[in-house]
Amino acid sequence: MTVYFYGADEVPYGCFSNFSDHGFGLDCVRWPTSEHYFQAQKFKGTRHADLIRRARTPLRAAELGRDSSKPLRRDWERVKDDVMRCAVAAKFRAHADIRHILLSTGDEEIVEDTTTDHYWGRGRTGNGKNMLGRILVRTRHQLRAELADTPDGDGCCPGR
Ligand SMILES: Nc1c(N[C@@H]2O[C@H](COP(=O)(O)O)[C@@H](O)[C@H]2O)[nH]c(=O)[nH]c1=O
Repeated sequence: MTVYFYGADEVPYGCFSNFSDHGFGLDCVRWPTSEHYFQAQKFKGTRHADLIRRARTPLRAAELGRDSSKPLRRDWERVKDDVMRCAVAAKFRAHADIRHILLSTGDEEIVEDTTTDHYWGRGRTGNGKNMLGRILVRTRHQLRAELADTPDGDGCCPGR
């Protein structure tokens, strides 16, 4: 059965949300959530990125990341999927409990159940791209390969 998630506090799959309270280290610094990492990468290397990293909540990080008065890095559209892959992989590598939840979904499809996001989620029509769900599926595959110690995980984060 397809696994749906959205709210970060939902049990058990809220941990699939980028707003879930699971920090990790990446690029030599600590990130409170994958949302903080994702939003900050839009402005990588700037003071605004640092402000996002230090935002008190993931919602605040998202608000700062969507501030249209700040210029996005020029390659954002090209790299944003890879940035999300890195964030999600780092989060699930850092926390055994949620890694277990992700692996426990077997081979099921995973869908971010939001009507407002047609790119990262299923969107209003239900036919959205569901990129976050697809990245979670790919991460699950990668983590399984790593646990089996096979050279199938892609490990690197191009475009960062
Ligand atoms: N879960 C969740 C959101 N969704 C998240 O927003 C991110 C995409 O940001 P952007 O590319 O800037 O639109 C991505 O992590 C997606 O999962 N947005 C919210 O305002 N509230 C929320 O509870």
